[in-house]
Amino acid sequence: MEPDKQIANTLKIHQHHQPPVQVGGSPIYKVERKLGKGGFGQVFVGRRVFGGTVCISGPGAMEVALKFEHKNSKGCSYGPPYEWQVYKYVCY
Ligand SMILES: Nc1ncnc2c1ncn2[C@@H]1O[C@H](COP(=O)(O)OP(=O)(O)OP(=O)(O)O)[C@@H](O)[C@H]1O
Repeated sequence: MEPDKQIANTLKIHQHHQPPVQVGGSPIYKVERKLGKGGFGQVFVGRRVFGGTVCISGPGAMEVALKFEHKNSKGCSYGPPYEWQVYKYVCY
């Protein structure tokens, strides 16, 4: 099965049991509705479980876009993506 389909199926099956996600020291996010699909993976709304500020963009945002990439995707050739750390520095 294509990695994208695997991710979509896994998330559908576990829609109500999807554990919160956290990447590389990021805040913890609950996975909500699907926003779209890109070259590397699928994008979902992520809502902060703790803290965050309404109407703020960047690391303090309550709502973010979460991109799920399959571990075998091109973007993961050198280990897990570290976009969170990149955005964290770019946004300050
Ligand atoms: N912040 C966001 N808000 C709303 N929708 C988003 C957001 N980020 C992504 N999306 C949706 O998810 C889709 C895929 O986004 P993504 O960034 O993966 O696209 P991409 O340019 O193909 O990137 P890549 O090739 O790096 O995977 C977008 O076309 C859009 O519909």
